[in-house]
Parts: sequence; structure tokens; C-alpha cells
Amino acid sequence: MKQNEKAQKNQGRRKKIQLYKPRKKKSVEEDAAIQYLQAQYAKIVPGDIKTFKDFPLSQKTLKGLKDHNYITPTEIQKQSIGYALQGKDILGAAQTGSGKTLAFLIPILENLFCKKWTRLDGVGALVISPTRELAYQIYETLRKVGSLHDFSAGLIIGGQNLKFERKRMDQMNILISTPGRLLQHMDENPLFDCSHLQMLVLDEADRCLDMGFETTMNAIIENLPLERQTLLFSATQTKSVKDLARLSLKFPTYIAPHEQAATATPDLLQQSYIVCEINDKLGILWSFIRNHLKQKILVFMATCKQVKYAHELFCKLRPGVSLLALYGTLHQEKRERIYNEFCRKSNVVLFATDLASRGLDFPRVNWVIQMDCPEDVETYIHRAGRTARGVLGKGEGLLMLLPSEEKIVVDLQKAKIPINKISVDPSKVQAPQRKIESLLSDNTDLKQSAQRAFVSYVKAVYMMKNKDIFNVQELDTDAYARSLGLIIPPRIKFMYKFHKKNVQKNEISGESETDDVVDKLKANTADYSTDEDEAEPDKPAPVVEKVTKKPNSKKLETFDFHNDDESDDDFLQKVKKNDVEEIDDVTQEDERPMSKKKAKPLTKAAVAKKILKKKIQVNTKVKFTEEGEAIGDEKKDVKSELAKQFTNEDVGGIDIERAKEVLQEEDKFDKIRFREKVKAKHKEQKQKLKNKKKDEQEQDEFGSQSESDGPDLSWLPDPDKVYDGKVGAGDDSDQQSIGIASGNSDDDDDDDDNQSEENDKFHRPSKRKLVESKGIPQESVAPRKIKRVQDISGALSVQEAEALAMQLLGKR
Ligand SMILES: Nc1ncnc2c1ncn2[C@@H]1O[C@H](COP(=O)(O)OP(=O)(O)OP(=O)(O)O)[C@@H](O)[C@H]1O
Repeated sequence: MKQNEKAQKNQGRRKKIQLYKPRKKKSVEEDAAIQYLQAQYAKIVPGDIKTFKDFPLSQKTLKGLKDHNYITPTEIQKQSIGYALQGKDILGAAQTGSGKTLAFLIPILENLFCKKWTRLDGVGALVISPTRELAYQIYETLRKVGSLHDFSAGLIIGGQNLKFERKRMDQMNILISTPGRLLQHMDENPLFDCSHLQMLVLDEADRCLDMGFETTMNAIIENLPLERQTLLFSATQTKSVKDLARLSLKFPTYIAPHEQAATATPDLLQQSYIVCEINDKLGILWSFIRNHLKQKILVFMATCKQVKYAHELFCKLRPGVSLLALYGTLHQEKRERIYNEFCRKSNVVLFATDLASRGLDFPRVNWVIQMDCPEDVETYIHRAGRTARGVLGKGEGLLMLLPSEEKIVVDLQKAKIPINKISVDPSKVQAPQRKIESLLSDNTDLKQSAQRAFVSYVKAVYMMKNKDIFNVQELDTDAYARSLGLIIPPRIKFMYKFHKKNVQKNEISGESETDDVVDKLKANTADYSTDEDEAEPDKPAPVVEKVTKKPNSKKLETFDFHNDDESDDDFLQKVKKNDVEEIDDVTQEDERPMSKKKAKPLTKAAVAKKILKKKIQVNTKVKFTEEGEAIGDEKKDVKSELAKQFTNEDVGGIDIERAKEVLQEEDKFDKIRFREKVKAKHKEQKQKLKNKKKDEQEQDEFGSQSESDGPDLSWLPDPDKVYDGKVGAGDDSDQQSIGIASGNSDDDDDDDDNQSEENDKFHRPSKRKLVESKGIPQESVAPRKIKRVQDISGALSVQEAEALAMQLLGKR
């Protein structure tokens, strides 16, 4: 026995030793590997790198890359990974779609791997992205290439469950986050600790550091340790000394492979632009989509409301292809769903705001259409870069410009963007103008959406910094409104303020300049309101005529849309309801059309005149009965003879003694009046209470059934009268039946309560109903007192009864 125990103990010990030994061995091997890798960092020569294997990377990272077909590094990866591994701060700039994400994710994984980072060490690396979608995409890439490492990674973005994130913040090693949510955790979450942070990465760094995120980013940076490595990446990198100082970069290495390249945009991206009138834009877009039904198209617009409207309208017009919309005011879940759907599908159109312009790696996008002129060259580059991505990605970009916006082309060409002007083939442009107008006349929601889109676009143009390109006064707003299907251009509140300001300025400076836009709006509002009233469904809409006749509208030039040779009817059948996205409503602005007449100002004198005319006595309160009769003020209505005399006397001054007597006399009447009122009120309350109890009783007796539904029980004697309101003691069944019948009695309140409690659990029909349903003769249910009288009469013989009757008659 002892020998056995000993053997078991020895075995256990041996097992323990066996478990421990390989660990130590593994750890030693790992240390040696790390030392070897770190020794190689200084020897990296970017020009010699052919594959990822040429970098001194851990086996886990290499396998992760290989598993996902990342074999050959791109130019930015070749040039930046080496410096990043050496621990240098980096400013990375490279074309869109050139693989910047891996250029910072690989160094993060290697850095934490070499430092043998564990869950207990907390946050080791932090990646900040300006949008949720981009953060999600980076997180997904990290999950792919870092799948063999033991680090925990967290996606911290707005619109997600804050509580869920809060609990796990102390276990995360790599955080991918948007600025707002990150700061929220820093401020509110005691578990969030980044005091050991090793690396900070800003993807789309110029966007993260621009005005929109300035205060948030400053607050975040303040919370981070100074001893860290910082990497900044973007296709349009910031070189602002101020920005770099904010981040306390230490002698950053500037890596920009595309600066030596001939173009700032991907080589396989074919870019063109057209110049058209504002009212032609929607028609051109519609025709373009109809001619490219077998393609994946991304359409950028200036505002969320435009995107929402274009999506709603085109869904109703049924172009024959899936339509999606992505913009900031959508719910997060919906945003994620739409993002994934657009990634997955190949024949689809996505309308989007600049939310989708940066960093998003939608696969196989054929066309990027910029329907509204981008704010600046950087925005153009990011938008256009959603196509022709990756190593061999191809794509095309089309920019729509208004004649006044054509100046931006010079800036684009200066920034090494090869863009060519093309023209539109008018025969291919089919604006469904009349259909749009009829849709809007039938659908007020759509009309409101169009109005919002209109105002938001004009506002966006007004807000643009570059006034050389964006001039709100040059916009043909009414033509634009009409192209959206709005016969009356909506009122633009801020334009009036703008106009007012201008007028005031001009008055001060002595000039008499008029605001074209506002005047035009005012004039045209009157015109269009008559158009709308007289519009005939069969007549071609006068809008189109008016627009085409415009002196400044040039004739459309020839432009081939590369027609897919698909017949319209075919595609109409292919519209799937599932593909049509619903959109959340957004806050409504005051965009009511202007009234036709200018309202006359209402002066106080005019109001007084009106009042006098109507013979209204001011400052008098008149009460009316429900029938509409005026009720006089009874307080002023004197009752006593003395008071009546006093009021009729027309003597000057006040006799106080007399007035006192009158008041005392009136006081008596007041008291009587008061008592009467109190009595009446009590009576009313009692009546109300009675009615209420009666209702309750009826409900108790018949449940939810109406009286007409149940059997007629009026023939039954009133138990109240029969038993004189007394309840028989000791007899359960009696008590129950009385309880139901005499619900009015106060004594039965408790019973009622108990019963209603029981009734809540079980349905129990009333006693009367029970008896009836069992088929017991009605006489046998008669109350006991009545039965006793009947018994007495039944006990007399016929003669005795006759004698009794005679006796009674004799008494009379
Ligand atoms: N070494 C590589 N080999 C093959 N494909 C790669 C490689 N690196 C990146 N890619 C692919 O290229 C595409 C673009 O990469 P990524 O999104 O990182 O570009 P980016 O430079 O960050 O673009 P943007 O400036 O628009 O943000 C992705 O689909 C990615 O999977």
C-alpha cells in the first residue's frame, strides 16, 4: 500500500516536472528568438526587401501574413516597417489603397511580442481612427494577421455597448478606437489605464489632427505617457509643425514613397470630370446608374440629407440595381450592416457622405462618382481612392463640377492628379423629371426630404471655406430645387440672415448692392406657386422648359456612358425589396415655402382700432355656460335691500358707516350662498361616489360581459331587501352569494377585495349563474325569508285559510 502511494507521489512529481520543463525550454527559445530578431532590426535595408520573410519578423506574424496571402510588401510597407521596428517615430504618407494599415499593424505586433506583453500588462498599443467604419476595418485586419499571437484586442467605438467595453478595458493589449469614445473611457472608466502605453498610431492622421477633433485629441494626448513610439499615417499627411509638436514626436522619419511617383493617386485609377449645370446633376447620375447596372458604384454627396433623399428617390424610381446609403446620422447597427452589404455585393450603388471617403477598403469598386465638388484636393484624393485599391486594383473616377467650380481642376493638376475633362452625350441622359415631380406630389415625406436635401446643400456650399470655388450667390437655387422635384424652392432661413447682414454692411458703406440669390428666391417663389396651382399632369412640366431655356445653361456635350446593353424592363424586374434600405428620419429644419403676400406689420394702433370696431370691452372676464350663455359675476350681484338702495343712491363720496352696515347685511347673504355652494358640492361628490360604486358592482357581477350578453336576472328578488342587509354567519355559501349580490354594502368591502383577489387567479361565475346553470328550479333558490311566509300559508288547510280570510275581511 505504502509502495503504491509512493509510486503515485513520484509519478505526480514527475508529471509536474514534465509540465514545467518544456515551458522553460519554450521561454528560453523565445528569448533567444527575440534577441536574434532585435539584433537584425538595425540591418534592415528597405531596398533589399522582396517578401515579408526578408523582415526580421516573428513566426507568428509571418504565418498570419502568409495565411491571408500577404507575401510581398507594398512600397510603404517596405520603407516604413524597418524604421518602426527600430522604434522610430514615423510620418507615413502613401497613395490610397497602398497598404498603410499593415505598415503599422506589423510593428505593433512585433513590438509587443518582443516585450513579451501579456494580458496583465494592460494597454500596450493604441490606434486612433477618425471613423467607426475605419476602426472596425483595422480591427478586422489585426484579427487576421495577429490571430496566432496571444494579445487581446478591443474595438472601442461609439454606438456600441459602453458597459460591456467598460468591464473589459483593463484586459486589452491593443485598442482600436475613435477619438470620442476613447476620451469617454479615459474620463469615466477607472479600469482604463494606459500608463504603460508603448505605441500610439494615428491612421488618417491629418483628419485626426484637424479642427474637428482638435480638443478631443488634445485631451487624449495629455493622458498618454510621453515615453512612447508614435506613428502617423495618411494618404495626405500633415507636415504642420504645430501638429507634430502636439504629439511630441521625436525626430520623426518622413516616409512618402508617392512623392517620387508621377501621380498622387493610384496608377490604375482613371480619372475624369464633367462640367454641368446644377439642375442636370440628378438626371446625369440617374442615367449613369441605369447604364452601369452590372457595376459597383460609390457616389459621394455633400450632405447626409442629400444622400438620404437621393437614396429614397432612386429606390422609388427603381433603377434595377441594389441601392444603399451610408451617412453619419444613421444608427450604428445600420451603418455596420450597410458597410458589410456594400463590401459583399458586386452590382450595387452606395450613396455616401465623406464618412466613407477615408480609409475604407471596399473591395472591387468599379466607379467612384463625386456628385458634389469636394471641399479640397485632399478630400478628392481620399474619395477617389475608394477604387483602384491594393496591388493590382483598377477603377474609374468621375467628378461632376458646376461651371463655377471648374477652378478646382487647376489645384488637382498641381497636386499631381491626372484628370481629364469629358463630355456628356445628351442622348444618353434621361432625367425622370416628371416622374420625380409626381412622386413628390403624392408623398409628403419624400417632398420634405427633398426640401431638406435642398437646404442642406445650399448651406454646405455657403459654409465652404474656399469662396473662389464655392459661391452660394452663383448657385441657380430654383433650378436646383426643380431638379429635385420641388416646384416651390424651400425657404432658406440662413440666406435671409446672410442677405440682411449684407444689406446692413452695404448701408454702412453707402453702397446699394442687392443679393441676387435672395431676390431671385423671392421672385421665383411667386412664379412657381402659380405654376404649381395650374400644373396639368399631361403637359410637360414647365420647369424643364424654363431650365433648358436658361441663357447660362450650355448645351450638353457628347459623353458615352459605356452602356451595359441591358434593357430597362429587365432591370425593373430585378429590383429586390431586400436591397432597398430604410432610412431613419433626421431632424427637421424650418423649410416652409415663403408666403405669397408680404405680411403688413401690425402696429398697436391698428390692434386698438380692431378692438374698438368689434366692441370688445378690454380687461373684462366673461364666463359662459356649456350652452353658451354668459354668467354674470354673482359677487357683484347685491341681494339685500339696503345694498340695493345704497348702489342706486348717486351721492358723491363714501359714507363709511353706511358702507359698513351694507357690507354686514350683504355678509349674511354671502354666508347663505356659501353654505348652499358647500352643500351642492357635497351632494355632487356623493352622487359621484355612488355612481362609481354602482359601476364597480356591475363589473364585479358580470365581469367584462355587458348586461345584454348575460341572462336576464331581473326576476330575482333583491337580497338587500330580503335580508335587510344582514349577512348570515357560519354559512359559507350564503355568505358568498350575499357578498356578490350586495356589493354596495360597506361591510362587504373586505369580502369584495378577497373575492376580486381570488377572481384574479381563477374565474368563478357568480352564485346566481351557478345555480341557474345547474338547472335547479327557481323557487328553490328563493331567499329564506320569503320561503318561510310561503311555508306558513302552505301549512294551513283550505278551511282554515278561508276562515282566516273571512276574519281579515270582517276586520276591514
Ligand atoms: N502586401 C500586400 N499584399 C497584398 N495586398 C495588400 C498588401 N498590403 C495591403 N494589401 C491590400 O491592399 C488594400 C488596401 O490596403 P489599406 O486599406 O491598408 O490601404 P491604405 O493605404 O490604408 O488606404 P487608404 O489611404 O485609403 O486608407 C487592402 O485590401 C489590403 O488587404
